[in-house]
Amino acid sequence: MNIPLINISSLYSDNTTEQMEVAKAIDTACRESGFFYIQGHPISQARIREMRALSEAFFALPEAEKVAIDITLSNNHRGYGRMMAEQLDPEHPGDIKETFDMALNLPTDHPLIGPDRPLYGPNQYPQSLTDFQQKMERHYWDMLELGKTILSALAMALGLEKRFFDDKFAHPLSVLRFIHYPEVAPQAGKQHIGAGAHTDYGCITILWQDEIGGLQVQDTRGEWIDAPPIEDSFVINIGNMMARWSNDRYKSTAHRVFSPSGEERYSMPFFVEPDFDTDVSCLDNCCSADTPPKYEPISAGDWMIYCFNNTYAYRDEETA
Ligand SMILES: O=C(O)CCC(=O)C(=O)O
Ligand SMILES: [Fe+2]
Repeated sequence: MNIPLINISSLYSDNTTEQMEVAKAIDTACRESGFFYIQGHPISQARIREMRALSEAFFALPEAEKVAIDITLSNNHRGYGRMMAEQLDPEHPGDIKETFDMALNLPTDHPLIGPDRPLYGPNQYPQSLTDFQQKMERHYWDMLELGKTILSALAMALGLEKRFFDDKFAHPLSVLRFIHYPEVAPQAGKQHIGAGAHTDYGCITILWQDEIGGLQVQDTRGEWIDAPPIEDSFVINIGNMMARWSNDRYKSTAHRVFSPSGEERYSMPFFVEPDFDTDVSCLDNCCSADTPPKYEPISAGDWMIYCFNNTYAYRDEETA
């Protein structure tokens, strides 16, 4: 399986022929492996260095400060996720990683917040890091713009209006996440699973990973293929919502983080997820009488809640 590297700079030009070429390359990658790398994006290396330093500073905080903003204290699934809090692969114990999640920061009295839309609400931020909120939120909006640009290429490839997905991001559920995989001494015969095998839940994921490596993608024969870090690039992959929208034209491919060396590693995914009430049902040009929709319509928010409930013990009513 090939994970292509695609230069997306033409998506920022006015040349529609060149835009279409990029859209076709992305379309092929999404149909074949569901994974590709991008270069030629507008996120600077200086910004990435800044965000990496912020992530390292966050995870280096005293445990007490991190657990003061534990995700289990949030009504809307934001904040610090302790080691083993998430279990992405039900066949394996909890993931050996700690996380920090932030998203659209709505005040508690915002009209969108309520029992029907439990993923909206305020973020939880650490108190002692100067400019943390401002840096996170600036990066959040820049990553969202990048996500919408990639979605515009998918829209073109699917024969939709170029900006088809844009109006689905007025109050996005998109999440910016820091991940820290601590150093783990390799043990003979034991698999060190940083992130268990899973598919992502949203439209697409835009992943920055540091130089250590360990991300693996499952090919159609079930073999695990390395997706090594490539300087100044992001790894993009299709999530479940886009697979549902496209009736599996685009593949939401299983992946995991498996680090044989057990070295410490940092990564930073941005999960591109639309507004809570977005209807995710098969797109007209992805189904026909011969190929009927494979999935029931569902709202983006209900789908996310279903996914989180399956992977976080604190959300699971039976075990909580
Ligand atoms: O850390 C990584 O490289 C991948 C993480 C991942 O797949 C996820 O958070 O969904
Ligand atoms: Fe993932």
